[in-house]
Amino acid sequence: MGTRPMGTRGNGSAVPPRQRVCAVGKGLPVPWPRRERLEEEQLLDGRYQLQQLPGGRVALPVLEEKLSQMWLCSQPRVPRWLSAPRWVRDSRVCLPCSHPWSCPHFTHLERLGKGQQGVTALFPPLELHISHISWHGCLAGPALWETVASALGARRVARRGRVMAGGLRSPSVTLLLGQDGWVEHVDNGIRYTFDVTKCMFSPGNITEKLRVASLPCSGEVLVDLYAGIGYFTLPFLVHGGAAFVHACEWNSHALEALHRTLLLNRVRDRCHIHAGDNRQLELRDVADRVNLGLIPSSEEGWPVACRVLKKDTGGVLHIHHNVETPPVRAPLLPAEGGSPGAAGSAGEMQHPTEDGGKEELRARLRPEWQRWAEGTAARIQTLLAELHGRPWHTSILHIEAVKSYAPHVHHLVLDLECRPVLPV
Ligand SMILES: C[S@@+](CC[C@H](N)C(=O)[O-])C[C@H]1O[C@@H](n2cnc3c(N)ncnc32)[C@H](O)[C@@H]1O
Repeated sequence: MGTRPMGTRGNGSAVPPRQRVCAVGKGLPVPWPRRERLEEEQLLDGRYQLQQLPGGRVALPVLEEKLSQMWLCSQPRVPRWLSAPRWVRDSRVCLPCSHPWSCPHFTHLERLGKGQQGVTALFPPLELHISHISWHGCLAGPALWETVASALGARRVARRGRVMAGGLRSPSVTLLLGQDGWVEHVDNGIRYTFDVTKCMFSPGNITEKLRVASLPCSGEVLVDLYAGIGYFTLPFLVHGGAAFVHACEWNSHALEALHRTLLLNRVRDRCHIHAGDNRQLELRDVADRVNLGLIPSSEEGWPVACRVLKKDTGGVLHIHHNVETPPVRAPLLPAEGGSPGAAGSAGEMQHPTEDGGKEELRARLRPEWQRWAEGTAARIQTLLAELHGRPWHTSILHIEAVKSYAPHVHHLVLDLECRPVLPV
């Protein structure tokens, strides 16, 4: 092979259009499937020659009738980069992009955790391409996923879609190999268990989970209005030392995961799960702290949060919200203290400590965030005053930037202290 002019058969005639191109890779020798292996197993179609393709790639012709044998890929035939993944931070794997077989569609996959069936590999939403092999559909099926799983040391394989729009925040994950999607994920010493095909997990919220875990809520009663699988309920109970949490959730799959996660971490006895729409919650006058972890907005939960706060002493609300922030053109506010006057009547701004780079700090001081926080503080103050028929005071304790979404949308958390104004 390789000596005849490109695009011709051995007898010099043109390559027929139905030629099966089996393996395509950059440069020679082709690492996978190895040309020698294809020859050894007589899979190559000797009537055609190897072809150079645009981008320095090479195509190997295989016999159409032998294509099904490609199902039998055993470990040695799996590309080297696939069998030796490099796990990097946040339990994500980055396959070496410089490798000739790297594929932009297959640069990241998640190792989600161990379930009863071992490690689960979760692929990104994009279609999986292995080394640009042109499969013609012949490899799609259990054999492919078994090969991928064995190369990655996983027992199950799933493909992740986008979180579906709607209040349930359902993921669209398809299990490609394995019996069920239940996994266990350990994060900051907390064991979360959930079904990846039914519940979403937000690794992007890790900074907020860590912050919540360090909040001084020892002995407090908390209400988590959007508990999900317990992303915040668990840190409050396990690390924050909360005395009791009322966790609200309406998604039956998340409820099951939350129940199991509480049991796993031995804190089930300190949590009451309220199944259903939190806007119908009967609970009143119990909370020292309320978590409103819903984006893009938790505004529908504000009246509920006001009702559950202790009416005589008040407490703190953690209000999540996505705020649109135009791109920064010029330096905005001084790094220290921001604009003290901007806090307004609803409360005083206390800027977060600098734990990121300069860029991040600048981003943390956006006036739009301050305006949103002030508007929210004023609104909650009014809601509380109307509810209890007497004045309340709200003050902005902190604004946390959790993460940003392109273009220019930031997920913020406002820590808002709410206290009844005591008669003098
Ligand atoms: C974004 S998830 C929460 C996840 C977690 N707080 C976080 O930020 O990682 C929001 C959860 O709130 C639940 N939810 C939304 N609206 C609700 C409502 N009105 N009553 C009860 N649960 C609700 C959804 O089912 C979902 O599990």
